This record gives sequence, C-alpha cells and structure tokens, in this order.
Amino acid sequence: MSVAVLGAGAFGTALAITIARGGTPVTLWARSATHAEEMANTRQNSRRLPGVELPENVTVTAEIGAMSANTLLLAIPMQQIAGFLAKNGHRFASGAIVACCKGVDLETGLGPTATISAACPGAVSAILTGPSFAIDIARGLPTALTLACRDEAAARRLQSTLSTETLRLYRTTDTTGAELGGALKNVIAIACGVTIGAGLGESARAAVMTRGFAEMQRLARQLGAQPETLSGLSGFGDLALTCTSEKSRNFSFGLALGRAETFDAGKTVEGAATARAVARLARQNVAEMPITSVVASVLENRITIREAVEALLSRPLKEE
Ligand SMILES: NC(=O)C1=CN([C@@H]2O[C@H](COP(=O)(O)OP(=O)(O)OC[C@H]3O[C@@H](n4cnc5c(N)ncnc54)[C@H](O)[C@@H]3O)[C@@H](O)[C@H]2O)C=CC1
Ligand SMILES: O=C(CO)COP(=O)(O)O
Repeated sequence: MSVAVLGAGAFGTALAITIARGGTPVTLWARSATHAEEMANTRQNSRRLPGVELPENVTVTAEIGAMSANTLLLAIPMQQIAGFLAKNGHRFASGAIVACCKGVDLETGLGPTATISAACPGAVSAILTGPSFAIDIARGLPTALTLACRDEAAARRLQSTLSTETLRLYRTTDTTGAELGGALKNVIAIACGVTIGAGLGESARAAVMTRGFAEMQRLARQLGAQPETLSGLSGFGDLALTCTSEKSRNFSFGLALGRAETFDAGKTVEGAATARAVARLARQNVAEMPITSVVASVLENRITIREAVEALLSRPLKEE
C-alpha cells in the first residue's frame, strides 16, 4: 500500500504524519520547492505545524512527476482543486483520490468528489472529512472522521488504509451528505464568529448553530443526502467543533468581522466562498437558507451586520 499527499498545508502535513506513524510510507508534495527543501532539511513543517516532527518514512518532494501511489490524498483548498486537476489530473488517471477539503466550487457548484470525478473519470473519488484540527491530528490526539466513497468496497479499503491508532475513520457511501456537512458548517461557523464578535452573546450563538444545522439538513435532504450523515461526524460533529473554537479559521474570521478587525488574508477560510456558492442555490429556490444567505450578503458588502441581524429576527414566526 502506498499513500501520497498532495498539498503540504496544515491538514495534508498532519495526515501524512499520522499515517506514517502507523508504519505506511508517505510521500508529501509541496508546490513550492523552497518549502519542500525546508521541510526535508528541518524534518518539520514550520510554516503550518511548527514543533511537530515529520516521521522518517515521510518523503517530501516538490516534483509532481514523483507522485504515484494507489491512494492519493488531495489536501489543497476547495477553490484550487479544479484548476490543479485540470493541469495535473492526467497523472492520476486511476487509483483512489481522496479529497481532504471542505467546500463547494464557486464556478461549477460542484463538491470535492464530483470535481475530482469530472477531471479524473477513471479514478475512484472519495472524501475524508469531519471534526479535527490539523494540530490535534499531528500531536496524536484522538480524532474521528468520516470517509465517504460511493464504491462500498473502495470505502472499506480506504477506511482501513487511512485509519491509525489515534485517527478513527467511520465510513459511508453518502458522499453528498458528508461533503455538504463539511462545506456548510464552515458558513455557520463564520456566522457564529460574527455573533460572538459583535457581542450578541452565547445564547444567540446557540440559536445560530441550531438554526444553521436546520438549514444544513434542509439543503442536504433536498440534494439527496441521507439525514443520518448530517447528524454524524461530518455534519453535526464538525459544526460543534468549528462553531465553538477560536482554533477554527472560519470562526475566527467571523469573530474579526464582528469586531470590525482585520483578518490575515493568507489564511484558508473555506466558508467565505462556500457561502456565496450556496446562497446562489438558495436564490434558485433549492432550499431556504436564511443564515447562509445573510453571511454571503455581508461578505459581499451588500448588507451590514446590523442589517443581517434585523433580517434574521424579522422573519415570520414559524413552527420549529
Ligand atoms: N487545518 C485544519 O485543521 C483542517 C483543514 N481541513 C481542510 O483542508 C483543506 C486545506 O486546508 P489547510 O491544509 O488547513 O490549509 P493551508 O492553508 O494550511 O494549506 C493549503 C495548502 O494548499 C496549497 N495550495 C494552495 N493552492 C494550491 C494550488 N493551486 N496548487 C497546489 N497547491 C496549492 C498551499 O501551498 C498549502 O500548502 C481545507 O479545505 C480545509 O477546510 C480539514 C480539516 C482540518
Ligand atoms: O475543518 C476544520 C475542523 O474540522 C478546521 O476548521 P477551519 O478551517 O475553520 O480552521
């Protein structure tokens, strides 16, 4: 069994570390040659996971041509996947490609596995998603994630290849549910961050999380997901983690927005693009998504935070 990780950001590096600790050799690809060299020399990814050592059986490279493995983990941000695969997908025509990202492509409206399948139709596409901060995985803290793949046999194989002593994977064939849970919770986490940042209180945050979960389930059901998937690790689990921790970039981004502070533009905040992609679906009447819609409007500077709160509070009273 060989595993390769494309993308030496926080998540890709953490996955490479935990899988390698379990004894499987891993090749980790970084797009920058300088970064790859730095990691190979210092045996750590000081840009993303400072202080965590790369096991000996992690090989770091910037040579995309050197990346051949029957299991490839694609750990680059959602909005970059289509472009990356348009350029490099021919190299990965068969085998399994596991998306390790959360979001909806702004241009196509597709999720990670459909984006992979469109570029690499001969490959098996899967997604690894759920509640986990990269640093927790890298430190070997206990973590549980969802591995989703439509092909049941491939799902079982990937589950066993990628589970480690500390990273426990649950499997499902419901890729739609798993990827929508991961994508949509980031938008709700931004809304929760704004709520706390603007001083609206923890009770309001609980309301946003709960009503946010209701709209996540509504859209997912409409798009054919199984309700249990949304209640699992990739949906409720990740929502709970991301909406309550300042370690989350989506939550922290919202927090800064609510406080009218600036936020480091170099950080990956997947929920920002996802909010806009999903608000489009709401406008096409696919499902009612009031919180996601106001997050998108705030990010596009069409309304202020005060107007967003007023819009949510003045909605007609209804049955829960
Ligand atoms: N950091 C975390 O705790 C977790 C992150 N994720 C997901 O993992 C995905 C990646 O996030 P992180 O690793 O945290 O982000 P990051 O910002 O740490 O790393 C992103 C990596 O992608 C590379 N990259 C960006 N554009 C690229 C392109 N066009 N071609 C090739 N490489 C490119 C960057 O060089 C960087 O190494 C996101 O979808 C995120 O939601 C999921 C669970 C946990
Ligand atoms: O997805 C994550 C936790 O499961 C990481 O959250 P952020 O991308 O908001 O940092």
